[in-house]
Amino acid sequence: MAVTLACVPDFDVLVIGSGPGGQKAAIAAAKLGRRAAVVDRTDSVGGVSIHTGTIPSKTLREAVLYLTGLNQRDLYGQSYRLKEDITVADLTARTQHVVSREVDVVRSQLSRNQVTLLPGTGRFVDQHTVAVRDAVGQDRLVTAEHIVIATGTRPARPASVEFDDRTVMDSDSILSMERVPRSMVIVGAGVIGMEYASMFAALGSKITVVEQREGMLDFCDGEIVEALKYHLRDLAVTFRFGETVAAVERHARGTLTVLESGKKIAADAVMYSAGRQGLTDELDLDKAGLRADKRGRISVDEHYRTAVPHIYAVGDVIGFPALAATSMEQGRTAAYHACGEPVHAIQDVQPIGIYTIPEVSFIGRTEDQLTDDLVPFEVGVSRYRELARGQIIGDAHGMLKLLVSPSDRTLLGVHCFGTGATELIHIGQALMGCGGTVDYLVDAVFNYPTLAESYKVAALDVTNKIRQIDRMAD
Ligand SMILES: NC(=O)c1ccc[n+]([C@@H]2O[C@H](COP(=O)([O-])OP(=O)(O)OC[C@H]3O[C@@H](n4cnc5c(N)ncnc54)[C@H](O)[C@@H]3O)[C@@H](O)[C@H]2O)c1
Repeated sequence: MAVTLACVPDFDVLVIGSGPGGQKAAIAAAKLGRRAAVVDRTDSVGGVSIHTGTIPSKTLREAVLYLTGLNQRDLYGQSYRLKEDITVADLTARTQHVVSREVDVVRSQLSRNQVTLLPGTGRFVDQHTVAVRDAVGQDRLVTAEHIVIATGTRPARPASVEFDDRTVMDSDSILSMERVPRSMVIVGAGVIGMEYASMFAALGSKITVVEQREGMLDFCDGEIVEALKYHLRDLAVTFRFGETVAAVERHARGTLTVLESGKKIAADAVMYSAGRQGLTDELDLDKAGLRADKRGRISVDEHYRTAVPHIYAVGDVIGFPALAATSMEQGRTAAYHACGEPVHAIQDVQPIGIYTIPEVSFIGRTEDQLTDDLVPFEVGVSRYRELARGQIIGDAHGMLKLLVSPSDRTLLGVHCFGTGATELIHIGQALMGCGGTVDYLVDAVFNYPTLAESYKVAALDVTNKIRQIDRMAD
C-alpha cells in the first residue's frame, strides 16, 4: 500500500546511485523541469561502470593492445612489443586518468542540469523518505515524490572462498593488482571472465578458465565463439569446461584451485567472475515495503516501477541485460514515466558488445535461435582478409555475418568478430531499426578502404545465395 506525502517533498525525483542509469534518470527529470537529486558516496560518483566496470576494463584493454603490439602482430610478427616488461604501473596510469576524467564529466553534467548531488549512502526510512548518511556518519532525511533505485551490482563472492584481493581477487580488486601474474585461474567464462582472460593472455599470463557449463557465451553466434576460443588457445589459454570450482587455497607461493572433480590447478592468482550481486543490502528495502531476490535484484514492470508504484529501479540492480547502454535508457524511460511524459519503450533489438581480444558484437538473433524458432534465413559472410582495410590493419581473422530473411530480405541478425566489431554493429542496427532490406547494403557506396565495406561484401554474398535458391525453385 503506497503512502502519500503529507507535505511538499524536498525533490520531485530522488535517485539513489549515480551510475549510467541513475545519471540519466536524474538528468531527464531535471530537463523536464523537475527538482531532481542523486545520492552517492563522494568516491563513487559515476557508479560501478566508471570506477570498477566498463571504463577501467576497456581502458586497460586499450593499454594491453598498445603495449603488447597485439594489433600489429600480423604486420610485424609475434615479437613486436612496445615494452618487453609491462608493469602494473604501465597498465593503470592511463586507467586512473580516464576514470578521473569520466567522473569530472558526470559531475559537470549533473551540475549543468541543476541536479543536486547529495553525498553519502542512501537507505529507506519510509516509502517517500531516504536517509543520506555522510562520510562522518551524520544522517540527513530527504523526501521525494518519486524515488529511483539505481545502485548497481558488485561481484558475487562465494562464502567458501577467502578473498585477499592480492592473489584471490574478483573483477573489482584485479584493477588494483600488484603485478601481472605469470599464471592465473579465471573462474567463470561469462563476459567478464572472457574479457579479462583475453587481456591477461595477451600480456603473457598463462590463463586457465574454469567453467561449470559445457560451453561459453551461448547467446552469441556459435561460429564466432569457436573463433574466439581458437584465438585464446593460440594465446595459451586453457579451458576447463564442465568443471566447478569447489575451493581455492592460498599458499606462500600462490594459489591452488580445487575442482569438484578432485583436480587441482596451481597458479599465481585466481580471479572470480562467476556472476554479480545486486547492491541492495544497505538500502533497508523493507522500510519501503520492497524486497530483493537472493541475488539482490529488484523486480520491475515494463515502466521500471517496483511493487511500490512511485519507486522505480533501473540498471544492473534489476538484472538482465545489465549493460551500461541499456541502463541509461532504462533511467531515462523511468524518469519520463515518473514525470508523466510520453516515452517510447526501449527497442527489443539491442546490440551486445563483448570487449574480448578480438571483440565480439551482435544484434538480433543467432542462427541457432532462428533454427529453433523455425524462421527461414540465409547467411552472408565477409572476412576481413578479403578487405583492403583488413589487410592494411593486419586483421586477417575478423568476419561479419548477415542473417537475412529470404522472403522480405530484412536483416534478422548481424554478427561481427574482430577489430571495430562493437562500432560496426551499429550499421546493422540502424538498418534493422529502420526496417531496411539487405538491398540497401548492396546498392550503397562505402568509403574505401574500410571495415564497413564488410557489410557490402556480406550483402552481395547473401543476395547471390538467395538468387540461386530462387532460380532453383523456378
Ligand atoms: N561487455 C559487456 O557486455 C559486459 C561486460 C562486463 C559485464 N557485463 C555484464 O555483467 C554481468 C556479470 O558478468 P559475469 O561474467 O560475472 O557473470 P555471468 O553470470 O555472465 O557468468 C558467470 C559464469 O560463471 C560460471 N560459474 C559460476 N560459478 C562457477 C564455479 N563455482 N565454477 C565454475 N564456473 C562457475 C557460470 O556458469 C557462468 O558461465 C553480466 O550480466 C554481463 O552481461 C557485460
